[in-house]
Amino acid sequence: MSVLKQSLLSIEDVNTAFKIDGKFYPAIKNIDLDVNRDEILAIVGESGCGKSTLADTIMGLLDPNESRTSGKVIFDKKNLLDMNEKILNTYRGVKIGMIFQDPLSALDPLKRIGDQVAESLVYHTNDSASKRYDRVIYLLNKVGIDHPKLVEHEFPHQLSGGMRQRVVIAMAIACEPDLIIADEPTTALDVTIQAQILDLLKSIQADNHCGIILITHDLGVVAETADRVAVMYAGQIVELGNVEQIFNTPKHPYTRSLLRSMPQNSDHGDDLYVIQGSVPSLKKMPTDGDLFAPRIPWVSSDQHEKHPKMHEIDSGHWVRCTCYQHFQFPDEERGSM
Ligand SMILES: Nc1ncnc2c1ncn2[C@@H]1O[C@H](COP(=O)(O)OP(=O)(O)OP(=O)(O)O)[C@@H](O)[C@H]1O
Repeated sequence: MSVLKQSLLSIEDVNTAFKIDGKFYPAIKNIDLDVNRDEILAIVGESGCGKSTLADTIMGLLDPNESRTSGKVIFDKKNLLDMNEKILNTYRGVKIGMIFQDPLSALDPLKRIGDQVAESLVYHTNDSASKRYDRVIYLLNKVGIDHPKLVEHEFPHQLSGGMRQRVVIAMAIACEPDLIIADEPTTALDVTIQAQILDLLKSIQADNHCGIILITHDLGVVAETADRVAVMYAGQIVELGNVEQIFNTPKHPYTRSLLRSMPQNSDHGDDLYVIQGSVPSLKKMPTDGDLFAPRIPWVSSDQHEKHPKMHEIDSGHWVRCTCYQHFQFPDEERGSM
């Protein structure tokens, strides 16, 4: 059965630049992206590609003295980028929940867990104290915390990292947001706990029919969790598609390089593929052309578009630059793959 996806959030031509030594340098460029209800959209790319900048731009978390943003982020038919702090606060933590990488920094070490989970309910609902308490216990239960009545009385340092992240998730979903932005939610956790937290996010998404933006540098996490994937490189989206398109028929050389450098994809005994070079710093970022070209120097410059655009090559599958049409890894050319 095909389900018509309903757009929750539309990011339209969004650019953000940071002030460094008195000058502004673009960190994300011309981002166009829709996030739908009932989906997990992963944003993936190496460190420094602009994933967190995009999340922070959506949520209005950047210091306006140190950054400059243009474009539109439409949510509930309103542009979040036009809102002042006061109005934005009626969205943050209410209609849009946030989960960050480090649960310790998201939690107040001096406040009991129950009070922290109840905080957004105090601000954003008229619930009585006893109703709030019931809701806190329900939420802790929902995120898989055993003995919630004991845990709500504890402090963050008394919990394991995995439990703390569950608490942060309980806080994020307290007001039943339509959208959750999770920035590297499992990076600080060990592998077994990572899988449990990803399962939890998936079940929350399915139960609450919300949309989730999942930011990660880990393609394994994407494969496990996402419905759609936006691959970011040097502040741009270079490929967008559903999880099958990205994993089964990846096109952009950057996506293919990321996939090839996954440990799971290295042949037994082979060295792991390493992408040459690194993501340029903002000050050293080229202003035009295919920004990934310097890291695939064997591809001649005439194979790249001068001003690379996104091309829809299959329904919902977009790729930047036409260089993908000719791209091969050097060992593929030799026919040894
Ligand atoms: N406040 C800031 N001032 C100046 N430059 C910044 C600021 N925040 C981020 N940057 C730069 O913007 C670029 C994108 O950074 P961002 O943190 O968004 O990338 P990321 O893909 O989320 O990486 P990571 O996974 O390491 O968080 C980087 O070059 C980074 O150094």
